Amino acid sequence: MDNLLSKINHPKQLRAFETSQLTELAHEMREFILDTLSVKPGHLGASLGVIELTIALHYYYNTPNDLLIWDVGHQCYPHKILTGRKNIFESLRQKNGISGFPSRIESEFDTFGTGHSSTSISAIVGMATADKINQIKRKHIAIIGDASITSGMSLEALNHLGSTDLDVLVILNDNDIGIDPSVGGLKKHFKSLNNPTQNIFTDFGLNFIGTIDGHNFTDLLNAFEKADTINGPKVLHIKTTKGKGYEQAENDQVKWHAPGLFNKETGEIVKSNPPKTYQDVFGETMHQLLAENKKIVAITPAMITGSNLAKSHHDFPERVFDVGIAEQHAVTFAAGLATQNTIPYCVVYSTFLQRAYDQIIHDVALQNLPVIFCVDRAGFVGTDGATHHGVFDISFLRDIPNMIVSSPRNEKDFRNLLYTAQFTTQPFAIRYPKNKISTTNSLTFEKMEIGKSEIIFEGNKLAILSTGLISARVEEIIKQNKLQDKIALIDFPFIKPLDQNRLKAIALKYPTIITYEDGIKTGGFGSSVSEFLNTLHYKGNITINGYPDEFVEHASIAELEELVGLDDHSILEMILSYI
Ligand SMILES: Cc1ncc(C[n+]2csc(CCOP(=O)(O)OP(=O)(O)O)c2C)c(N)n1
Ligand SMILES: CC(=O)[C@@H](O)[C@H](O)COP(=O)(O)O
Ligand SMILES: [Mg+2]
Repeated sequence: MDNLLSKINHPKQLRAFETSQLTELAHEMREFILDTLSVKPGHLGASLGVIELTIALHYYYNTPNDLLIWDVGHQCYPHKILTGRKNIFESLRQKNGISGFPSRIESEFDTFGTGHSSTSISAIVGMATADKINQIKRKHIAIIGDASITSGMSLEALNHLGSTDLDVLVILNDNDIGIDPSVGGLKKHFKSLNNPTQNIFTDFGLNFIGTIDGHNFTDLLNAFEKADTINGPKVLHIKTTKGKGYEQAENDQVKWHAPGLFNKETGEIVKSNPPKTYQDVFGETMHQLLAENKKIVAITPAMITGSNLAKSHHDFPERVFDVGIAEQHAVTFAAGLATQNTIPYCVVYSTFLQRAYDQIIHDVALQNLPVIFCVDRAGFVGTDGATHHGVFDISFLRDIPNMIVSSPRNEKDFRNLLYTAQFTTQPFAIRYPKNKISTTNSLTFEKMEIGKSEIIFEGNKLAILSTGLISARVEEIIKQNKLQDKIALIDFPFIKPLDQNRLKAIALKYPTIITYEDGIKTGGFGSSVSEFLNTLHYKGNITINGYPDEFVEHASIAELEELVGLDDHSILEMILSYI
């Protein structure tokens, strides 16, 4: 390969190029990303949209001495390619490969790990402040999208930044879309930034440059030069197109945010025939509940498509709200709704719910408000990796007074939990994974008894207690190996309240108890079982199985389960070792 891209293993080689060569380099980069992502799926649209910006940044600034932070980080592929990771780029998001997000352990060019949005401005303000204290002179740049900058954290950071004299450049990469179409009042304001006499950024006390074409090298390099002449913090507003340079991605930006496998030549996304997932059941059931009960509302912080709420949003626009990347607001908004005779279903990925922890405690649980939390992507999510795995929610939710915590093992229970939750008088969390669901073809709804476990098998040697999808898997393993006589399997759709009566009976009967959960095992379901057994002075063996007390990297969900001993084979081996 004798092209421009092949000559770059470090940005200093890029800096030796003529400016006139950058357009050709951008073209090669686009082809390279498309070639790779068509077979190694990842976040395509955002990365295609920042190719010119990334080249211009590394061309103009003296990275890694000058510090760049990519907000969310899903657009960092051109950055990785220019900073020494081109030759391992095809390992993107795979087991033992490079991460899909910036990662401090991966490269000195990745100055700050991201994955969750809207952290970049706070972090760059921190770095610039430290440099001031340490008397280090260099440039500090945060690149943030139009959806991410509207989040509370970004606005808090801009407010702080505006009161400083720090040499920070915030680049607002405005492509007028998040994963789904952008929402909210600022969207309109960003359009009027074209003619900036006074705007939100100058109101914050920041200098403003823009608006410029973020695909035009001359404009970008001139803007960086201009930024250098301005002392103190500044914002540069650039307009870009998500999916730039690949027609299909430009035309359907939602689908091409992260399209999966595709045929680069024809632009066709590879269609598989996937089994029914928890997300399918959630989308259908939520739609049915919204149709049946006019008091029900659904809220998502910027994940309409991912949460499978698009049809509900379309059909019930007055009761399905996309509030933007605003998890904290989503939860307290739901709390407000719950005080006034509506029934809010607050639909948030487990990993992003972490950001709203105080709101769950202070605004919902403390006032015992009946907010229903639909906690999607609970458990390993696979190739997004450590930033996105939903591993903590059992531990952090079951700690909270008044909170019901549930996790369905199959379609019937999932539908019934979603149905039952509308009658709750207290906060009610339903956690479910990014995974196929054990189908039951149940069409009717039945109210579930809160806190009741279900005996699946009544074998006599040992008892397995488990919750969520993993119960269905253990059920299959037991059936396939004809172990029903030896093993008792009890499913706990409710992690809290725990079925204590059942636990008392199990403690009396079984000398060995094993628990399974798809969450971190410290403080989770198994811990809660163990805490209760302790109060009974249980003298038998108890083994808790779940995720280890460490951050787990990216790989497929199946590979990760194997890594932590939760694949079918390891589960079977563990069971057999006890009988
Ligand atoms: C706290 C948090 N909430 C939600 C997400 C999911 N998410 C990832 S990218 C994205 C949209 C980002 O839009 P924008 O900032 O405009 O960047 P673009 O994709 O357009 O480049 C969302 C909602 C996230 N990563 N972090
Ligand atoms: C970058 C980001 O946070 C999202 O794009 C996330 O990767 C979505 O995950 P799903 O693909 O599971 O919806
Ligand atoms: Mg955007």
